[in-house]
Amino acid sequence: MLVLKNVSKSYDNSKNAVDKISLEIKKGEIIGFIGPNGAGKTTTIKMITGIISPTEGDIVINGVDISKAPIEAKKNFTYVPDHPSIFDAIKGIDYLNFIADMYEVSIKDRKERIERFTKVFQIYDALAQTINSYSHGMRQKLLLSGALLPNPNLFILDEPLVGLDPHSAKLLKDLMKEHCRNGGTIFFSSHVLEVVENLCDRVAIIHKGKLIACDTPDNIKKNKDLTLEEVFLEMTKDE
Ligand SMILES: Nc1ncnc2c1ncn2[C@@H]1O[C@H](COP(=O)(O)OP(=O)(O)OP(=O)(O)O)[C@@H](O)[C@H]1O
Repeated sequence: MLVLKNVSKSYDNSKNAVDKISLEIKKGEIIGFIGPNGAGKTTTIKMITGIISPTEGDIVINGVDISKAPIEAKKNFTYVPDHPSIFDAIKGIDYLNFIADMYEVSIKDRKERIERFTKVFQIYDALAQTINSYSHGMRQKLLLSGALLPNPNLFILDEPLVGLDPHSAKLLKDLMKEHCRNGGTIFFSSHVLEVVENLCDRVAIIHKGKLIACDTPDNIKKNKDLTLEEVFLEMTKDE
């Protein structure tokens, strides 16, 4: 579903913020992407989503190279960024209908899915209001509802749990599991290692721009009686 081949990004033409990352994610997998601050998570996600271009390497989404056929590739995924910045002079419902139009979601499906996700996230009653009246959490839930709405093949989230209350975080985790059970694929970054350990089929660890592990949580822990957090801290500590 998602293939990265030797992907690097340099912002200053001297050092690589992301350094020759290769990764293959299969349909139905949920992958957690973890790493210390500044490791290169957001840079990688921005390259996958086509917001920035790699300095070198290829990114292929559902068989489509995003640099060669960006629109075709982008039809396969939705993305929730780490900051819920959103054009906010429009109403919540107009934003969701815009997303549904972009992804060609039928009128019947969009009605059902908008109702379902916004009721789950308890923003349904606010949809007729303009987004600039929404709290930070409400904006994030609107973005999440919009990203789930097209039922994407690949769902990409950058730090999705930041700013969500525990109740909403649980709802999101349940929706993520459901999405993968139904054949969807998820790639998300997080600093909440307990969630990553419990939710993910595999965990990819990035450190100083390099991918230092990509395996099941048990294999990364080498089946020792340690938490993912303990192993992660050991693997990424600065000598
Ligand atoms: N627009 C930019 N211009 C120059 N350098 C950048 C830019 N964006 C990121 N960087 C640098 O690239 C490196 C990777 O940053 P990135 O934001 O991808 O890390 P991250 O793993 O997402 O970090 P965090 O956990 O803090 O969000 C860092 O050294 C950062 O300072």
